[in-house]
Amino acid sequence: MKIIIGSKNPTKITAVKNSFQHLESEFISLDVQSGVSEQPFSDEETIKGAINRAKGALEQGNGDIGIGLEGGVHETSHGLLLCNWGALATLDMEPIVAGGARFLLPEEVAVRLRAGEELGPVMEDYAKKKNVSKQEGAVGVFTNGMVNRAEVFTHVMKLLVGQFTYQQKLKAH
Ligand SMILES: O=P(O)(O)OP(=O)(O)OP(=O)(O)OC[C@H]1O[C@@H](n2cnc3c(O)ncnc32)[C@H](O)[C@@H]1O
Ligand SMILES: [Mg+2]
Repeated sequence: MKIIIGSKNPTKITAVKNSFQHLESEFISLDVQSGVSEQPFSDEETIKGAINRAKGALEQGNGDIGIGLEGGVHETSHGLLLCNWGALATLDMEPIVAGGARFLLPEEVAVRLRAGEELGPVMEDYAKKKNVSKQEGAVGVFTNGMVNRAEVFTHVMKLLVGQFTYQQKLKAH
Protein backbone atom coordinates (compact mmCIF):
# COMPACT_ATOMS: atom_id res chain seq x y z
CA MET A 1 0.00 0.00 0.00
CA LYS A 2 1.20 3.46 -0.88
CA ILE A 3 0.82 5.76 2.13
CA ILE A 4 1.26 9.49 1.65
CA ILE A 5 2.03 11.58 4.74
CA GLY A 6 1.02 15.24 4.49
CA SER A 7 4.03 16.62 6.35
CA LYS A 8 7.80 16.43 6.49
CA ASN A 9 7.89 16.83 10.26
CA PRO A 10 9.90 13.80 11.56
CA THR A 11 7.62 13.30 14.61
CA LYS A 12 4.67 12.80 12.26
CA ILE A 13 6.60 10.54 9.86
CA THR A 14 7.78 8.36 12.75
CA ALA A 15 4.23 8.07 14.06
CA VAL A 16 2.89 6.96 10.67
CA LYS A 17 5.65 4.39 10.18
CA ASN A 18 5.12 3.03 13.72
CA SER A 19 1.44 2.40 13.14
CA PHE A 20 1.49 0.70 9.73
CA GLN A 21 4.18 -1.80 10.71
CA HIS A 22 1.92 -4.82 10.19
CA LEU A 23 0.97 -3.80 6.64
CA GLU A 24 3.24 -4.03 3.59
CA SER A 25 3.66 -0.34 2.89
CA GLU A 26 5.58 2.28 1.01
CA PHE A 27 5.79 5.72 2.67
CA ILE A 28 6.08 9.09 0.96
CA SER A 29 6.11 12.40 2.82
CA LEU A 30 4.96 15.60 1.11
CA ASP A 31 4.53 19.15 2.33
CA VAL A 32 0.78 19.57 1.95
CA GLN A 33 -1.24 22.73 2.68
CA SER A 34 -3.43 22.45 5.77
CA GLY A 35 -5.76 25.14 4.42
CA VAL A 36 -6.15 26.56 7.96
CA SER A 37 -4.07 28.98 10.05
CA GLU A 38 -0.43 28.10 10.77
CA GLN A 39 -1.59 27.95 14.37
CA PRO A 40 -5.08 26.44 14.46
CA PHE A 41 -7.06 27.84 17.38
CA SER A 42 -9.84 25.31 18.05
CA ASP A 43 -10.52 21.59 17.79
CA GLU A 44 -12.74 22.33 14.80
CA GLU A 45 -10.01 24.21 12.91
CA THR A 46 -7.35 21.64 13.82
CA ILE A 47 -9.56 18.76 12.60
CA LYS A 48 -10.16 20.65 9.36
CA GLY A 49 -6.40 21.06 8.93
CA ALA A 50 -5.85 17.34 9.49
CA ILE A 51 -8.56 16.40 6.96
CA ASN A 52 -7.27 18.87 4.36
CA ARG A 53 -3.76 17.49 4.73
CA ALA A 54 -4.98 13.88 4.45
CA LYS A 55 -7.03 14.57 1.31
CA GLY A 56 -4.26 16.73 -0.18
CA ALA A 57 -1.63 14.07 0.48
CA LEU A 58 -3.78 11.34 -1.09
CA GLU A 59 -4.29 13.43 -4.21
CA GLN A 60 -0.82 14.98 -4.62
CA GLY A 61 0.98 11.72 -3.86
CA ASN A 62 -1.42 9.58 -5.88
CA GLY A 63 -1.54 7.11 -2.98
CA ASP A 64 -3.87 4.50 -1.52
CA ILE A 65 -4.02 6.25 1.85
CA GLY A 66 -3.44 9.90 2.77
CA ILE A 67 -2.54 10.88 6.33
CA GLY A 68 -2.93 14.33 7.89
CA LEU A 69 -1.66 15.12 11.39
CA GLU A 70 -2.22 18.58 12.82
CA GLY A 71 -1.30 20.30 16.05
CA GLY A 72 -3.48 23.05 17.45
CA VAL A 73 -4.73 24.72 20.59
CA HIS A 74 -8.20 24.97 22.08
CA GLU A 75 -9.44 27.63 24.52
CA THR A 76 -11.28 26.52 27.67
CA SER A 77 -12.36 28.20 30.93
CA HIS A 78 -9.35 26.48 32.53
CA GLY A 79 -6.78 27.78 30.06
CA LEU A 80 -5.38 26.92 26.64
CA LEU A 81 -5.20 23.22 25.76
CA LEU A 82 -2.67 21.81 23.33
CA CYS A 83 -4.50 19.39 21.04
CA ASN A 84 -3.51 17.00 18.26
CA TRP A 85 -5.77 15.62 15.56
CA GLY A 86 -5.32 13.18 12.72
CA ALA A 87 -7.21 12.10 9.60
CA LEU A 88 -6.90 9.12 7.28
CA ALA A 89 -8.30 9.49 3.76
CA THR A 90 -8.86 7.00 0.95
CA LEU A 91 -10.61 7.50 -2.38
CA ASP A 92 -13.70 5.48 -1.48
CA MET A 93 -14.79 6.71 1.96
CA GLU A 94 -15.22 9.74 4.19
CA PRO A 95 -12.00 10.53 6.08
CA ILE A 96 -11.54 8.81 9.46
CA VAL A 97 -10.73 11.26 12.28
CA ALA A 98 -9.13 10.77 15.70
CA GLY A 99 -7.73 13.00 18.42
CA GLY A 100 -4.84 12.62 20.83
CA ALA A 101 -3.74 13.56 24.30
CA ARG A 102 -4.28 17.12 25.50
CA PHE A 103 -2.99 19.20 28.38
CA LEU A 104 -3.03 22.83 29.50
CA LEU A 105 -0.17 25.02 28.34
CA PRO A 106 1.41 27.27 30.97
CA GLU A 107 -0.20 30.75 30.94
CA GLU A 108 3.12 32.34 30.00
CA VAL A 109 3.06 30.37 26.73
CA ALA A 110 -0.73 30.69 26.24
CA VAL A 111 -0.69 34.51 26.36
CA ARG A 112 1.82 34.61 23.51
CA LEU A 113 -0.34 32.34 21.34
CA ARG A 114 -3.43 34.44 22.07
CA ALA A 115 -1.39 37.45 20.92
CA GLY A 116 -0.84 35.73 17.55
CA GLU A 117 2.47 33.89 17.86
CA GLU A 118 2.89 30.28 16.70
CA LEU A 119 3.64 27.55 19.23
CA GLY A 120 6.72 26.23 17.37
CA PRO A 121 8.81 29.43 17.68
CA VAL A 122 7.41 30.19 21.16
CA MET A 123 8.62 26.78 22.37
CA GLU A 124 12.10 27.35 20.91
CA ASP A 125 12.25 30.60 22.83
CA TYR A 126 10.77 29.11 26.03
CA ALA A 127 12.98 25.99 26.07
CA LYS A 128 16.00 27.89 24.70
CA LYS A 129 16.64 25.29 22.02
CA LYS A 130 15.97 24.82 18.31
CA ASN A 131 13.49 22.49 16.58
CA VAL A 132 11.40 21.51 19.62
CA SER A 133 8.46 20.85 17.28
CA LYS A 134 10.55 18.35 15.28
CA GLN A 135 11.86 16.60 18.38
CA GLU A 136 10.24 16.09 21.81
CA GLY A 137 7.59 18.76 21.19
CA ALA A 138 5.91 21.01 23.73
CA VAL A 139 4.49 17.85 25.29
CA GLY A 140 8.03 16.51 25.84
CA VAL A 141 9.15 19.75 27.46
CA PHE A 142 6.13 20.10 29.77
CA THR A 143 5.99 16.42 30.78
CA ASN A 144 9.69 16.36 31.58
CA GLY A 145 10.25 13.87 28.74
CA MET A 146 7.58 11.39 29.89
CA VAL A 147 5.63 11.71 26.62
CA ASN A 148 7.07 13.07 23.37
CA ARG A 149 5.38 14.46 20.26
CA ALA A 150 6.01 11.33 18.16
CA GLU A 151 4.31 9.22 20.85
CA VAL A 152 1.25 11.47 20.91
CA PHE A 153 0.96 11.25 17.12
CA THR A 154 1.60 7.48 17.24
CA HIS A 155 -1.43 7.09 19.53
CA VAL A 156 -3.53 9.18 17.12
CA MET A 157 -2.25 7.02 14.23
CA LYS A 158 -3.17 3.79 16.02
CA LEU A 159 -6.70 5.12 16.51
CA LEU A 160 -6.84 5.88 12.76
CA VAL A 161 -5.32 2.65 11.48
CA GLY A 162 -7.37 0.60 13.95
CA GLN A 163 -10.62 2.17 12.73
CA PHE A 164 -9.50 1.72 9.13
CA THR A 165 -8.75 -1.99 9.48
CA TYR A 166 -12.03 -2.45 11.41
CA GLN A 167 -13.98 -0.87 8.53
CA GLN A 168 -12.10 -3.04 6.01
CA LYS A 169 -13.08 -6.10 8.05
CA LEU A 170 -16.76 -5.07 8.05
CA LYS A 171 -16.65 -4.57 4.28
CA ALA A 172 -15.17 -8.02 3.73
CA HIS A 173 -18.17 -9.72 5.44
O1 LIG B 1 5.52 20.80 8.96
P1 LIG B 1 4.25 20.64 9.71
O2 LIG B 1 3.59 19.33 9.48
O3 LIG B 1 3.30 21.80 9.54
O4 LIG B 1 4.67 20.55 11.26
P2 LIG B 1 4.44 21.58 12.45
O5 LIG B 1 5.47 21.31 13.49
O6 LIG B 1 4.33 22.98 11.94
O7 LIG B 1 3.08 21.10 13.09
P3 LIG B 1 1.60 21.69 12.97
O8 LIG B 1 1.48 22.57 11.79
O9 LIG B 1 0.70 20.50 13.08
O10 LIG B 1 1.43 22.52 14.30
C1 LIG B 1 0.88 23.83 14.34
C2 LIG B 1 1.77 24.77 15.08
O11 LIG B 1 1.92 24.38 16.43
C3 LIG B 1 3.28 24.05 16.69
N1 LIG B 1 3.27 22.89 17.53
C4 LIG B 1 2.29 22.00 17.64
N2 LIG B 1 2.59 21.08 18.54
C5 LIG B 1 3.80 21.39 18.99
C6 LIG B 1 4.64 20.84 19.91
O12 LIG B 1 4.29 19.74 20.57
N3 LIG B 1 5.81 21.41 20.15
C7 LIG B 1 6.16 22.53 19.51
N4 LIG B 1 5.42 23.12 18.60
C8 LIG B 1 4.24 22.56 18.35
C9 LIG B 1 3.91 23.83 15.35
O13 LIG B 1 5.31 24.01 15.34
C10 LIG B 1 3.18 24.86 14.54
O14 LIG B 1 3.72 26.13 14.85
MG1 LIG C 1 2.84 23.64 10.50
